[in-house]
Amino acid sequence: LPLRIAPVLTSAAQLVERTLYVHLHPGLNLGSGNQPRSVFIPPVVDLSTLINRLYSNAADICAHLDIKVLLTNVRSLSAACNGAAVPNCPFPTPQCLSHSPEVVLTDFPLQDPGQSHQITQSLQKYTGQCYVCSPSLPSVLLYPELMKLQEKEEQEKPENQAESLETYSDVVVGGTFDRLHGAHKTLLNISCLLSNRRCLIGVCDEAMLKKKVLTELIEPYSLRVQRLHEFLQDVKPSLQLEIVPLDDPFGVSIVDPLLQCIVVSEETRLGGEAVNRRRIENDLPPLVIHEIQLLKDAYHTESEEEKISSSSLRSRLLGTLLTPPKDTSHLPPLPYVIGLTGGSGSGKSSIAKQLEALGAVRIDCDKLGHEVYEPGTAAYHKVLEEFGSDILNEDKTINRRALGRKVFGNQERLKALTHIVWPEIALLVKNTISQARQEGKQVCVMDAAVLLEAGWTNMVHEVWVTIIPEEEAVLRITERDGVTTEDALRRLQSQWSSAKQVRRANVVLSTLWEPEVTHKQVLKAWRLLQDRIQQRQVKQ
Ligand SMILES: CC(=O)SCCNC(=O)CCNC(=O)[C@H](O)C(C)(C)COP(=O)(O)OP(=O)(O)OC[C@H]1O[C@@H](n2cnc3c(N)ncnc32)[C@H](O)[C@@H]1OP(=O)(O)O
Repeated sequence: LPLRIAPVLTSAAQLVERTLYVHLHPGLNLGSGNQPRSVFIPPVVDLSTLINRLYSNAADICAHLDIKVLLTNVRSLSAACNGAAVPNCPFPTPQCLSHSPEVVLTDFPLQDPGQSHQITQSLQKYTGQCYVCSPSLPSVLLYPELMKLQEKEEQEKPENQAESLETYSDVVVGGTFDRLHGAHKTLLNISCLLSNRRCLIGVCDEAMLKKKVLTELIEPYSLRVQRLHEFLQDVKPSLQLEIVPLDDPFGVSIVDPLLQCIVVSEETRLGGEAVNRRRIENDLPPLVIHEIQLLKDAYHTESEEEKISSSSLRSRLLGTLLTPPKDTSHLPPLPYVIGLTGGSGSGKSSIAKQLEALGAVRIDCDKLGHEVYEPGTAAYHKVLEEFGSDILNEDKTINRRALGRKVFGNQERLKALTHIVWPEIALLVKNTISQARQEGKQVCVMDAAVLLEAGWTNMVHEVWVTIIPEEEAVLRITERDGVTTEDALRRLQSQWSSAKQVRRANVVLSTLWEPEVTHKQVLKAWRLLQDRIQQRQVKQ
């Protein structure tokens, strides 16, 4: 089978759009004239190698497909003898999968073209016994040359093919499981393969995510659990599934006496060993540590890790459209206005400048904000009335630094200030956009630190947010503006958290890495934006 995985996946990917369920039945003979029935197959070492290769090949060949290797028909003999009455057939009633199959594909080699009708009929019937499918399920024979590969495989059969795999009644595995990918699926599939009764899955909750790269882009806990549940329920419905939040690296793995085995990757092996030390301290037997190989990521860039990792997947999301823009029919279609926001020190101004270099009109709201304090303006008088004359310089201009000290870190006072100045700044912004429209400009980028807090989203077509970790922001602010760490923190706490901003963002960018990395993100975001603007114009 290993030799056939790539061609099978390649031809399957031409027919399948979303989910490809893989049902394994070694030696299934569809051409004998007798209707085959599904039988239990034993968990052998070769099967775990196959699962690993399948997900790894899939990552290279058809990364867009949601692949699931189904294990309903895999069971060890010892498990079957565990006391409970086990049916002869793994599918006493057809299994209901989360997506009902619409077509069944087989790699069964056709020896005589005249057999084709009998084989497809037999396959449809077989599939209907195993899974709930539409009654007129079409079937497709994949890739006729597979036959030759099969012969080659017969010759190259590894020695340990039938070596049985040790299985356990209760197995534990843990992780963040963000944007469930091939490496997660391998880990989970093998955990299911190893468990006979219960599979306990610890899922990192908020406290465990703080230090992760681009933590703001990690899917919410409830969504990750929902995806895990759907995957595992399809893969092995007979298992008792327990999905629990992890607030520390151990969770219940160090106190659950029934657990026998922990599944780890090369990267988390040390974690498995730490679990065992804690179990011994707790007078519990250590767990068998089953380690799986990490998949290589064929598409990793120089700056990314070699293994398939959620953090690489998250960094690839930067610059792309994460959520579609809301209805903006109340705005003139052009210029297309991007509201660029992000915490203090997150590098939004440098991104705004790069977008300006690519052709956008840049509207610097901080700068417009400073204009409204000009002596003689309405805002000038109102601010003096509200904050007193001790914020004045000797020449009677407003000392913004002094004003900043009064408002940053004091929500009430900041609100009093923004109540005065935001309407004035908004007017200046609208004038600048109108002027850009008159000049026939296509895109404006409105660089506004507190766009979301001000509720200015109705002035823009899309919201773009720049993020960096708080410690990095504090470093940048203290270095750049010469303020103390406490002042920098106060300023950051006057703004929404990055996580909250990301929830409202259409596009997210990060200036955490080298300038070239940011530049690539900006170019990607700009190119995708041009496509969106063009598509809108075609529609209108
Ligand atoms: C909706 C908008 O985003 S409009 C643009 C932001 N301006 C406002 O909200 C008006 C109120 N703020 C101000 O008038 C001024 O910031 C002052 C007077 C308080 C301080 O002035 P200055 O000392 O010259 O500082 P400056 O205006 O450069 O702002 C300093 C930092 O605070 C941020 N900041 C500005 N206003 C706010 C605010 N209302 N809440 C939180 N942070 C703010 C700025 O974006 C800047 O951070 P960054 O450059 O790292 O992104």
